[in-house]
Amino acid sequence: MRFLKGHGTENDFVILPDPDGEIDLSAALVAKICDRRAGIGADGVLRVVRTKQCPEVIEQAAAAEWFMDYRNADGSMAEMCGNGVRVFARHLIDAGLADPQEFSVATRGGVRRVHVEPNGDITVDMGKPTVYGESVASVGGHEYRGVHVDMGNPHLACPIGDPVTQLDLTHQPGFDTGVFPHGVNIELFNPVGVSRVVMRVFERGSGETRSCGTGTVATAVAAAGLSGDTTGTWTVEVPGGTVTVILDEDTSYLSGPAVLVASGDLLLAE
Ligand SMILES: N[C@@H](CCC[C@H](N)C(=O)O)C(=O)O
Repeated sequence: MRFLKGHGTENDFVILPDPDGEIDLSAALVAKICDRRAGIGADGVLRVVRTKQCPEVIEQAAAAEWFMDYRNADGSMAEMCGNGVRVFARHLIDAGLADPQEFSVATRGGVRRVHVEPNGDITVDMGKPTVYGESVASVGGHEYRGVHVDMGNPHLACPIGDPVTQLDLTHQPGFDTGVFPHGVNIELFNPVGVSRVVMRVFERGSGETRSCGTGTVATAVAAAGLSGDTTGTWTVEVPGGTVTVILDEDTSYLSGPAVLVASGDLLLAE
């Protein structure tokens, strides 16, 4: 099986080209691929399949030729992956499978429009975030109140007084399973200036990652909300780099680098 490896601000993915939908991608195989010692190592897998080959998203086929079948490192499926869409787009462009400037990608969370910036960064229209109420995450014996934001996938974005750099995110933070019955991605952030935050994330199904695109948008929404805003341009610093989030009245955009670093043949089997 052919694979590529890429990342967006060090949120890293193994890409599996599967245009005709022939790969039976089990959770066990995904977990093996993502294993950082016994596999290739990644935060997730992006299977690249023609939308018309996928019954679960076939209604998006007229709008988007390619479906991003995203899986977390533990093999679970997720609705959306903001950095994943950007890396997926980079692969399609480099492989000559999509317009080099602008096109749409099908995801379980709906169609996402991508375009390439003059400096090569890739921007995704992430859709309008849905903001629910507040909830609480617990990390290292501390409780942090945050905002429940749906980006197609669930997030709890928490502003905290302690420096995020000092948090121990080696274990699953606590959260309210009544509010998040299917799990949640938990962002912890420090506002550090005008429209700028430093963020860390513990992702559902992958653990702490060095960036999370949907999480950076959820964080921008929560940070904007602290001053009563719903729009604006935010710089989000994550351990793997920096991305830009734009919130406007109707939608949100995520922009940043997306690079491919390797390709080869996968010898692993289930
Ligand atoms: N890293 C991603 C989000 C991946 C999915 C997430 N772990 C979930 O289960 O919802 C991003 O860049 O958005």
